[in-house]
Amino acid sequence: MIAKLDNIVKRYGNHLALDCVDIQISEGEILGLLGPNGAGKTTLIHGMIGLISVDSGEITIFGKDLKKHALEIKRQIGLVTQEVTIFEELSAWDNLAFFGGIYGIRGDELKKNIEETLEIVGLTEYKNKLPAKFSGGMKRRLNIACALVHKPKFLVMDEPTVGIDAQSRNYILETVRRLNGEGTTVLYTTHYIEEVEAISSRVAILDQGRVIAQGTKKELIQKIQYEERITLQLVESGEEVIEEIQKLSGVKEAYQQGREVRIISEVGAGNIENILTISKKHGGVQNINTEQPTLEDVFLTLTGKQLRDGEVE
Ligand SMILES: Nc1ncnc2c1ncn2[C@@H]1O[C@H](COP(=O)(O)OP(=O)(O)OP(=O)(O)O)[C@@H](O)[C@H]1O
Repeated sequence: MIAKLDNIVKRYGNHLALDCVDIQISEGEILGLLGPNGAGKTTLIHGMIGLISVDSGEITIFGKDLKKHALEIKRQIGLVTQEVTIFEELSAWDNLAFFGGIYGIRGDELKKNIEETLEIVGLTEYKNKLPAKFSGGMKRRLNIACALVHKPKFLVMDEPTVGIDAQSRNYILETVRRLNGEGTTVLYTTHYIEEVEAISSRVAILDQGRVIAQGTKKELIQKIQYEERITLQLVESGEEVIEEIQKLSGVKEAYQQGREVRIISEVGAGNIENILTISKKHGGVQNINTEQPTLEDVFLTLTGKQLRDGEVE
């Protein structure tokens, strides 16, 4: 286990920013922490790595109590901050030398780490350039590099793609995947559902300071999947088929829409096979489709709100 948070509570005055949060992160995974603006993601991250104190609860990182082993733990963590925290007046190389130096890395080891890190984020050819001239995406990549130069085994990323173009975003996601493939455990916070879908091995959904669900994408979907939506295209007219389908146990609705028959059925009722059997009796099926819920549906079902680009509707 890389990180284990038990019952974490954090208040800012009267505002309950973290409300009894339990989170586990296993070695080798990418945990996607998904939540809208103000959900408490940054507070959770900063509490987890000891940048702010929490009011109560237990935080164990690398199997050790954070309070007792803070320095030793922090040495092995990389934090990619939400705000870009690079020095614009220092070259990319000097930025990395500065951050590597903070972790006590010197000499040949520092040089080797800087070279490898520049390569990982695709900035080798810009190593002597000042970030003031960089695009937003390049600054974000250098910001990530600063958190990687000491080779942390646990990388914590706080919304690392905010405000950048799609190409840079993809590059960053690809970099996270690659680092994870090489053994780095990652906590990736975002309010973009598609990012979580793209890279996470597990997802935790945070809303108003509470973890409302945690698991693999499949597990989260199973939590909300009480019904399945089936769409049929029949060879012949659908009236008799619909009448028979409506009589099947577990079918909630069956109706014609345009050239399609739409069916809503309870999960586990085994109705796909029954529907195919009925359709075959009446001329056969051209096409059958079942719709799977998405993480967006999970968020909507669990919070009653839609999450789009960080805005809650
Ligand atoms: N230092 C602070 N003092 C008072 N309130 C704070 C402080 N930091 C955060 N908050 C409040 O706590 C809540 C959680 O904030 P936090 O920044 O952790 O959320 P977030 O999910 O990271 O949001 P965002 O995506 O906007 O960064 C918000 O309501 C915020 O206004």
